[in-house]
Amino acid sequence: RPKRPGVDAAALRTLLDTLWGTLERKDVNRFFAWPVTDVIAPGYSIIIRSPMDFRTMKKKIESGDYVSVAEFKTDFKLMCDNAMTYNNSETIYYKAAKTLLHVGIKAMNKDRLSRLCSSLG
Ligand SMILES: CC(=O)c1cc(-c2ccccn2)c2ncccn12
Repeated sequence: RPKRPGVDAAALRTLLDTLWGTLERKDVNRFFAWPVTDVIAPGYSIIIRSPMDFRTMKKKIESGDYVSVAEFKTDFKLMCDNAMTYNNSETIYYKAAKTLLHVGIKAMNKDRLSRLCSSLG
C-alpha cells in the first residue's frame, strides 16, 4: 500500500496497541475476546455477515492492516453493532456491547486521541 504522508506505521501501531488495550480491558467477561461461533450462538454466521472480535483486531494491528485510527474505530463499532444485531436487547451480550460501544466512543474522541498522540510523541 502506498505510504500515507505523515502517518508513521510504527507510531500508528503504538497508538492502536494502546487503544486496543484500553478497550479490551473493559470487556471484563471476555465476550468480545474471540470470534463468536455457531456453537455458542446458533445461526450466527448466517445473521452476521462481517464478524469482528478483539483477537482479530489485534492480528490486524500486528499485520499492519490498519492505515488509520478511523479503520480501527470502524472495526470496533462493527464488533459492538454485530452483538446488538444478533442478541436481543435484554441479553447480557447486547447490554455489554452497548456499554462497550459508549466506552469506546469516549476513549476515541478527538481530544482524547490528540492528547494520546502527543503523549506518545
Ligand atoms: C459477542 C456475542 O454476541 C457473544 C459472545 C458470547 C460468548 C463469548 C464467550 C463465552 C460465552 N459466550 C456469546 N454467546 C452467545 C451469544 C452471543 N455471544
